[in-house]
Amino acid sequence: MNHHPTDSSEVTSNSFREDSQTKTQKKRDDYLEWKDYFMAVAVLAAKRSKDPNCQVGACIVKDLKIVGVGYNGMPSGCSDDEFPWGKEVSNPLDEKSLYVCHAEMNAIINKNISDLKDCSIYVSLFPCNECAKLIIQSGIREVVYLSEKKPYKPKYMASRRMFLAAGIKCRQFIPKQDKIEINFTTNNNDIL
Ligand SMILES: Nc1nc(=O)n([C@H]2C[C@H](O)[C@@H](COP(=O)(O)O)O2)cc1CO
Ligand SMILES: [Zn+2]
Repeated sequence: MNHHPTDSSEVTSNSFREDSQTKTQKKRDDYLEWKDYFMAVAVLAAKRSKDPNCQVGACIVKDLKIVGVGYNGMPSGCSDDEFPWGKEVSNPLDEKSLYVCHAEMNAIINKNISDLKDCSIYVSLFPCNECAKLIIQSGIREVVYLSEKKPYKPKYMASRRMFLAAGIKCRQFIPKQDKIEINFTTNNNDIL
């Protein structure tokens, strides 16, 4: 068969060869870095929350491994269709705050190792004073948060005061990437 040098099949196979060589020589440099990954897991977990006003996620990490994840929700057995999601409602028994388990609490309870000594917790929202107590008592040594609401509120000031006294490192997270896209319909080019 008379192959012309610009034959499209030849061009394709050459470029494929070059492509695969390049891939074996150099690693990707646009990969998700660890800290963005851990915070992204917290943000993804928050998407499971049924709270109509505020969805929070938490991800606990030890030696670069995820050891617990949680989001804010009703306790097990307390149906999130029956328990109230209201705030400042006329019946005080219908306040969600009486019932909701915070993301941090759920991540701590869901831990898959025996103790959380020296772990970090990545949270999408700065912890309240009740979660700060749990964090401190569980042995977690570092809190990394994405955002905070009303830092002047006594519950958040109390958290900071306890973290400081207990020697817990606490810092706001600045992601390397502002946005991470998950597209379930995209094909993985490497399969081709
Ligand atoms: N760090 C946090 N972890 C959490 O899981 N939460 C939860 C408790 C509620 O379900 C919701 C706050 O609702 P709202 O009071 O902003 O309508 O977020 C809240 C905070 C902030 O204190
Ligand atoms: Zn809390």
